[in-house]
Amino acid sequence: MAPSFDDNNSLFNFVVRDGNGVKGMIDMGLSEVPEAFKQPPKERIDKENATQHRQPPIDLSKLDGPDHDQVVKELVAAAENLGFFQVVNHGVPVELLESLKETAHNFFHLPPERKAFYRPGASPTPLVKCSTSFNPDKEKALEWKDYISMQYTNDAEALEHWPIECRDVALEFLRTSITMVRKLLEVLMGNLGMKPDDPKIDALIDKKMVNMNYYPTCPNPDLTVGVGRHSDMGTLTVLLQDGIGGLYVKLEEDTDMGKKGDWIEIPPNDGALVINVGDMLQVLSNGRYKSAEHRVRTTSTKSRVSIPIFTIPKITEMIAPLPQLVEKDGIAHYREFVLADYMKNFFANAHDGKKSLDFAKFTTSA
Ligand SMILES: O=C(O)CCC(=O)C(=O)O
Ligand SMILES: [Fe+2]
Repeated sequence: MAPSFDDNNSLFNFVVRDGNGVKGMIDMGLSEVPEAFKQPPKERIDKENATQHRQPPIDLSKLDGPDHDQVVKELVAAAENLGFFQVVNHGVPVELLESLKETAHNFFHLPPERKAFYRPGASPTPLVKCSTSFNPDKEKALEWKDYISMQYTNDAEALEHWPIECRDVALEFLRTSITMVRKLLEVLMGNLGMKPDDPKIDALIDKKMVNMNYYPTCPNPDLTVGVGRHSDMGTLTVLLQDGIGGLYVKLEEDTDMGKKGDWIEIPPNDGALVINVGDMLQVLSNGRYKSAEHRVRTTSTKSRVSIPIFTIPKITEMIAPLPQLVEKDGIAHYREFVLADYMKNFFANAHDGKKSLDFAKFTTSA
């Protein structure tokens, strides 16, 4: 029986619990966004007044040539200022990027039962989860997004457990991207005083996850968000976005300096990858590198896909600002914590901008 989309409970069960997702709901025919997806006015995205990020992509091949120092400067400046940048000549084959986007579309066009096979609580493996929105049980308004998340432990387990429909391209994307992430971290951590062969750099990207996000077309894009305001919790994120656009990053707010914290769009750039700093890198760098707040809009005309790779330290790792930075700065801006505790807090709450970082702050006693 078709679910009644007027009844919030049966809608929630159909979309979230039964694993039909937003795509399943749209495929039932829908001319208006259900209440459960309507964002409060302050969370809606003003597309008309958004400006675009004009910085050209950084050419990573130049890291190996005479312009090395200049490229290092650009990477460090991007991580310190916006926390988001784009890269080209990154070592991930451009044809692979095309197959990834196609694979993501194909995956979300599979019959609903195939995706529901991996729904939370039913998936045959803890490595794979296919779901919708970020934290449906905690959100005031659901996000207009379905996704699959594939955790990486090793090649053999990925080959055994990741869905056959997207396993090979996702693994190849991970393999080629990680080489680039390692290089980026050598630059960024090198700037903080770490040696390129320091095993601590590998420990920062011990845990890896490939996601595929699918944002179906939306009858009222002005009322919804694809992803709400958040920062990524890990070290660095590599993001492949398609040509649709709609990824917005918040400029840092500084009321003393008269900076308003406007949102700018990261424009799609053929062949480029988007890189962003996560919460862990902000903590380790004692606040030098910025884990930027970002969000995604929906559109009424075309569905959008994006494919992020999240890199995260080992979950047993103690995370704290690097001692040499604390000494230099005369203050630690964050406390020490175990990553597993940070993650638990991050995934237990709805997206709420950079609130996740409060977990790492010292609590001030009255
Ligand atoms: O779809 C995008 O462009 C960004 C997605 C995102 O921010 C995330 O998955 O954390
Ligand atoms: Fe994100």
